[in-house]
Amino acid sequence: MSLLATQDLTIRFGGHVAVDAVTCSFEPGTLTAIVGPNGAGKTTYFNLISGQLKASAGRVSLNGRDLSGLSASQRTRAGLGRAFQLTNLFPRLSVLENVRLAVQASREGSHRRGLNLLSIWSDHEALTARAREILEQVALLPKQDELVSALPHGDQRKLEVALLMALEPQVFMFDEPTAGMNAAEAPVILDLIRRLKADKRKTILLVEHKMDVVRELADRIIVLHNGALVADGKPAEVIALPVVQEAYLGASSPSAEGAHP
Ligand SMILES: Nc1ncnc2c1ncn2[C@@H]1O[C@H](COP(=O)(O)OP(=O)(O)OP(=O)(O)O)[C@@H](O)[C@H]1O
Repeated sequence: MSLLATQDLTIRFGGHVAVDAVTCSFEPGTLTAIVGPNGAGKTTYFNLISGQLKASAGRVSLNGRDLSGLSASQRTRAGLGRAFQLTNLFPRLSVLENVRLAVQASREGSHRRGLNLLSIWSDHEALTARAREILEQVALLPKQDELVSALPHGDQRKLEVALLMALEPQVFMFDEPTAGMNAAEAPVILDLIRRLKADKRKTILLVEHKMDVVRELADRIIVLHNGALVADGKPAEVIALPVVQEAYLGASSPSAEGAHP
């Protein structure tokens, strides 16, 4: 049984079918890159999986459980990890405090041992230690005391990834994780994704426009085109397809022919 699967997943906006009956499954220990031209439906597919959008038809399942009726936060609790929108954060709290809250949320229950001051303090220490560990991995430890609202864009993106790590999901969903980052910042996030990949229990989905990143990180690539899944396979085979060449490398013959769903 696949960890995560979509079955005929579809969404229509008025007459426009943005995601068109996509059936696909994702296995643990695999990083799948989702590629396709602008407007192909990649982000919308992510939004349908994570519950930010409600499907017009089809279903999403995790460990065989149908998630269709669940909200985005219920899906997060079920194990689907999507980077937080920074608007969900507490801008007037520090970077460390935000990550600590996310660690605490993911360990809900274990820190509530009644009003025993000693256990409250030791839990607080453990949560802080874990939050610092995560911040170190995303190279944000030097900024742990800064207010989230004061962070530059690249650091905000790193913080999104830190919060995702804090939740310890089964499925990590990254939507252009290095977009807007400068040349010094992007490798930090890519290194982190490489390390996550080494954990064979994790399933990673990555929407990424940079083909060199996709080529290096992906075990498998799926291609969306006009909302439909038009190719699925090993990176070298999929990258050679005309639809991918056209979208990313500006080849002259736009065609999905020869692709194999
Ligand atoms: N809320 C919405 N209402 C109406 N149309 C939408 C909505 N969200 C997405 N769309 C449309 O659905 C299509 C797919 O958009 P989506 O953002 O998923 O594409 P994408 O592959 O992620 O593109 P990009 O690579 O440019 O980020 C587009 O035509 C877009 O305009």
